[in-house]
Amino acid sequence: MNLHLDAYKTALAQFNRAARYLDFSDDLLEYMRYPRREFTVNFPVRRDDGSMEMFTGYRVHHNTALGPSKGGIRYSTAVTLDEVRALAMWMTWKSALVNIPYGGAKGGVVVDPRTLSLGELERLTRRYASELIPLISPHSDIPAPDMGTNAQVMAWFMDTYSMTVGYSVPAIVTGKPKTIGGSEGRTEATGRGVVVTMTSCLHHHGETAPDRIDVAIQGFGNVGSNAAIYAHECGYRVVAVSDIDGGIYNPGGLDIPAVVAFAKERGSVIDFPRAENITNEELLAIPCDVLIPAAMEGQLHGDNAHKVKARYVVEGANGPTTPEGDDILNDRGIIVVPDILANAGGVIVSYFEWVQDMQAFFWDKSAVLERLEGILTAAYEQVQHNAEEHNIDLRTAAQVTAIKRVGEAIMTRGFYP
Ligand SMILES: NC(=O)C1=CN([C@@H]2O[C@H](COP(=O)(O)OP(=O)(O)OC[C@H]3O[C@@H](n4cnc5c(N)ncnc54)[C@H](OP(=O)(O)O)[C@@H]3O)[C@@H](O)[C@H]2O)C=CC1
Ligand SMILES: O=C(O)CCC(=O)C(=O)O
Repeated sequence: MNLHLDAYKTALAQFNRAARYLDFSDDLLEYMRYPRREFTVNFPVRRDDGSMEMFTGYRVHHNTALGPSKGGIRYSTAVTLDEVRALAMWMTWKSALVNIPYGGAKGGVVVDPRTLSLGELERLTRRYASELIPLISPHSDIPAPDMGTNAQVMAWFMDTYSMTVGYSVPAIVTGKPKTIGGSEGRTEATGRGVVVTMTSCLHHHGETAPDRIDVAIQGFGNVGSNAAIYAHECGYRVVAVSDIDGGIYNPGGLDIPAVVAFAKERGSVIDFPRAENITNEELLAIPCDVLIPAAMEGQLHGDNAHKVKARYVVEGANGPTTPEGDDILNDRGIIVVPDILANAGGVIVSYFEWVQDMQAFFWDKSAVLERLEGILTAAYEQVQHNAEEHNIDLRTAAQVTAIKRVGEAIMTRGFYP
């Protein structure tokens, strides 16, 4: 299975499912299936040993009817144009769903960042940023971190853009360090938002005692580790977590602050004391109440969705469930809280960061977190209401809501011929 070619197929299949519930013309629907712009760059980077290596990067704008395009930048050897297309399309729906004035974009470079020294990572980032200059600005396209990138990468990005235009432009990226215009709460926003939407969903089903809920999380990067930390703080029992090398399981609950410290020191959660080592495939099938896939696309599919024991799947990653996986989970009565809702906390706080940068007026952390929770809780309730009204699953309900907003904006602006 080619997960990355499949990511775009997954995005289109989800769109086609939602389209059945929309009263839009075939022409308008066809327009929304396509990315607006696709940009490919090939650029050289000097390695520490003096040699030169060529790298390929992408930036795709899916739709900009609601505002400037917004979306993260991924560094991974698995990056392809098709994957970036899918991720950009999901960004369009995500921002529309939570009512923030953005279109959708995504970028990526084909590289394993773990194979680069800090200096090489900086040179690669600065060169990629400068190659994107024709496409980005605080008014047209605003990058942010995604898999394999972080606040430091965003700082180099912001500095490269600022040096090019000749003055500081903090609003060119979000997810920056706070010392240069980053927002309170952005680092933990996505993981925290996953737990907020999980809680909304559990409460909707009358499950209000966190200590009776066992949670398993695939991926222990920005999203997975922050989801684990906040779930633990809220009193949920996190029984399993994993990274690329595999996972750990303790049915009595993991001491998450200790796992975070262990992973920081050792570079992996594997071999954490007081837990059993498991594989990523075993983690997806672990006995638990909530499964949070927070690593990458295509993890729950036609060959393993029947093994899931969780009663809820809350998607921290983008596109972790294929349409075949969705069908199996839906048939089995497993509730899936979709990515464009569950992981929208990141782009919501990115929006707050951009607003703060544009106004040069900064908010305290409690204001950020309160507004984040307010938006996510309202979005969950709206999606749940639409799902019940039309007797459809939460993913289709979320996509219908989002696509409707984008389609209406396209029609209202009148640039649809
Ligand atoms: N960062 C953000 O704000 C947002 C991210 N997302 C999505 O969340 C997901 C994770 O992103 P993020 O946390 O930022 O990325 P990170 O790079 O910070 O972390 C990714 C995590 O997934 C693990 N991983 C990578 N590949 C695999 C694999 N094949 N199987 C199991 N685990 C794997 C990594 O392991 P290791 O540490 O060993 O490399 C790491 O623990 C992505 O789908 C991203 O698009 C969605 C919304 C916002
Ligand atoms: O914070 C952002 O602007 C985008 C985050 C992102 O890439 C995502 O939600 O998938």
